Amino acid sequence: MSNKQLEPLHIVIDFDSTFTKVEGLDELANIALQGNPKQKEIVSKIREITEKGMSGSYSFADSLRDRVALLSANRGHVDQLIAFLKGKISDSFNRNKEFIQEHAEQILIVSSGFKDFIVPVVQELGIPAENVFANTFNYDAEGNITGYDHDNLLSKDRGKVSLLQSLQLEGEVYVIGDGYTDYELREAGLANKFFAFTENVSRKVVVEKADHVVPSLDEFLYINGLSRAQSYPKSRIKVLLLENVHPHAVQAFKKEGFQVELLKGALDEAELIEKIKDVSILGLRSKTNLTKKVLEHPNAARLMCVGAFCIGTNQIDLAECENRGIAVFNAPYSNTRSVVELSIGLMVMLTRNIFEKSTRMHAGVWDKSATNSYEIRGKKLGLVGYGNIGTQISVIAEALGMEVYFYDTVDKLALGNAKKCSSLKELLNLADFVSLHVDGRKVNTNIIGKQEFSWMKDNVIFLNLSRGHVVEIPALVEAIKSGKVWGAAVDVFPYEPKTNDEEFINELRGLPNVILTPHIGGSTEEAQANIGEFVPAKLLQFMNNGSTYGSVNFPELQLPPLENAHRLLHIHQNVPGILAQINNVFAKYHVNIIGQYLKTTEKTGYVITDVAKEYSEEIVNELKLIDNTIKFRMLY
Ligand SMILES: NC(=O)c1ccc[n+]([C@@H]2O[C@H](COP(=O)([O-])OP(=O)(O)OC[C@H]3O[C@@H](n4cnc5c(N)ncnc54)[C@H](O)[C@@H]3O)[C@@H](O)[C@H]2O)c1
Ligand SMILES: O=C(O)[C@H](O)COP(=O)(O)O
Repeated sequence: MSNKQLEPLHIVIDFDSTFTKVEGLDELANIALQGNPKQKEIVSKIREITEKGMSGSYSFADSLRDRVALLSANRGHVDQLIAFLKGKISDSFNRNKEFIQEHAEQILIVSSGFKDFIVPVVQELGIPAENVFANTFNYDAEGNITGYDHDNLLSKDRGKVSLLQSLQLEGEVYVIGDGYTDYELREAGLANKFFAFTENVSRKVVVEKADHVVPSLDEFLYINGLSRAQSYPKSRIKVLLLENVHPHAVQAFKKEGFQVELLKGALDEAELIEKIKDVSILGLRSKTNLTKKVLEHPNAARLMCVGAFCIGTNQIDLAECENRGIAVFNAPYSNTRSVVELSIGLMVMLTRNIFEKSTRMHAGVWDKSATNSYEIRGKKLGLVGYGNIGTQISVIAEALGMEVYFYDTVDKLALGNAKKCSSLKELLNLADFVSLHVDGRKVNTNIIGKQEFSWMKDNVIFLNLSRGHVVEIPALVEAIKSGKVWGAAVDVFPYEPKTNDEEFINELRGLPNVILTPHIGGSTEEAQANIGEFVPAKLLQFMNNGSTYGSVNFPELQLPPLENAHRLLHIHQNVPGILAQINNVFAKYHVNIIGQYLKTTEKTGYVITDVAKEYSEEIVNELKLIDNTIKFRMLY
């Protein structure tokens, strides 16, 4: 794909907080003052002066003089700083190393920092020393920094302006920086455009003056049609995370440069329609319903993938997502263990009537008695649903001495000595404990109702940690009141409050020997941290590489990394002839195909083609125009 030529363009780039993520002088002080009891105080003083200088509220020359006076650094500290800064090059600069190396001659680093540490750092990305314009330290014979060269233009107020005037650059000049002194080049008429770089810091006074605000170098390259590492800047891609997903998830997306918004609670349909505008990646948990109405709303047009930060995906209209080329991922195992532990714990609590005993103790009642308290050992556990959770409970319950029976609609291998039942009725007839672990599909609505309770043994202990709609609540209430169910633990409800501020209203409230928990089966620090890593990894793989491995609604493809090629991803309705049409386009334009992958479901086809980087833009338009195309995107 052709890119705008850079020929008449000079790109002037600031160093501190732009080329690198940090301010060099602040970090030098940090290193030099290690072990000094006043380290914190002096470093924060230096940072304060840096900030004042950068935002234009303090004379730059004075700020430099004050900071260097506070430093107490030597050559050894500068060497340590260089090593540190090499690891602090801004992510988008590292990402676009190829561009920087290729155009190094046209890139000038203009900084009020010091060549002593800037040159070795920018050389990492191929920028030659002679393209670095910055101050230089003076050292004494022992290598201690004693000051700096006061004749250097860059040590003075409006130093960058004087320096650029002296360079007399020909052609267009674009300045990228985070500070007011960078903007001054534009103000002085020495630059055609000023790009406020906000990847590391964003200063209102600088941003307000900019021709463009660029949250990354990718954005600068994109705006100017230059070759870059990302086909579309991630800073333009919105991620909306709901229901207080773990901070790991937020970090994972931020680290990649996406725009991330995190909301604490769930959203109802109308709120989601509002918030989903321009969102490409959506993360939710069990309480936000992603319905057809939301998906077909124009606000959802940009949605590319959805992460269920939980096991269940019944809250998402998976079929409609597939129709629209939206891949959905979940975390099928990350909280399994947490649910298993809670289920076992609840069984023990219920057979010993602990909840009521504890409540009465808090009211001052001492009721020491063995009446109606039992061990779980030797009792029959009936598991409805023998999937990931059911099977783990089976193993642990056996280890505790229970006799395990299960019923599953799918033929499942019994673990240990567990016994398979051929009908739900058979299971319910024999179990002392009934625990539900079925999935939350609509077909499982009210699978436990009046009749099913009548099949259960008297004094049964009943647990539901699967999904609320699986049990008919009035039937459960009646079974508890009649004494059929002697104890119950319920973690999931047909309607659950959207946030912790909403009251929980349910007929189960106030019943004896009933433990109610607010859908926390999977809510442990461990599980949430696991999910916070697992689901973003899946979503990022899809976004960065096109892989759909682990998707719950999409043709599953695990793709090789993209190397020295462009990847064209075509999602279409699975009708005959699409692959042929795609390849006809490639043949027509003599495109060299490096790799091609295809996977279909009954409804959807997913074709990925890796091609050599040079091709005409018309190909993209033709691929998009093929009939039955659902979505098309490209990755570099
Ligand atoms: N309370 C929580 O916080 C929490 C946490 C995690 C999972 N869950 C829920 O727990 C449930 C089980 O999770 P999992 O990971 O074990 O799921 P899974 O898909 O691995 O297992 C579900 C099993 O139920 C079986 N099944 C489905 N319908 C059935 C029916 N009508 N009768 C008998 N068997 C049936 C399936 O064949 C499957 O083997 C899901 O509903 C999930 O959403 C709740
Ligand atoms: O499906 C799940 O994993 C559980 O129901 C947990 O859902 P949550 O993340 O909303 O707590």
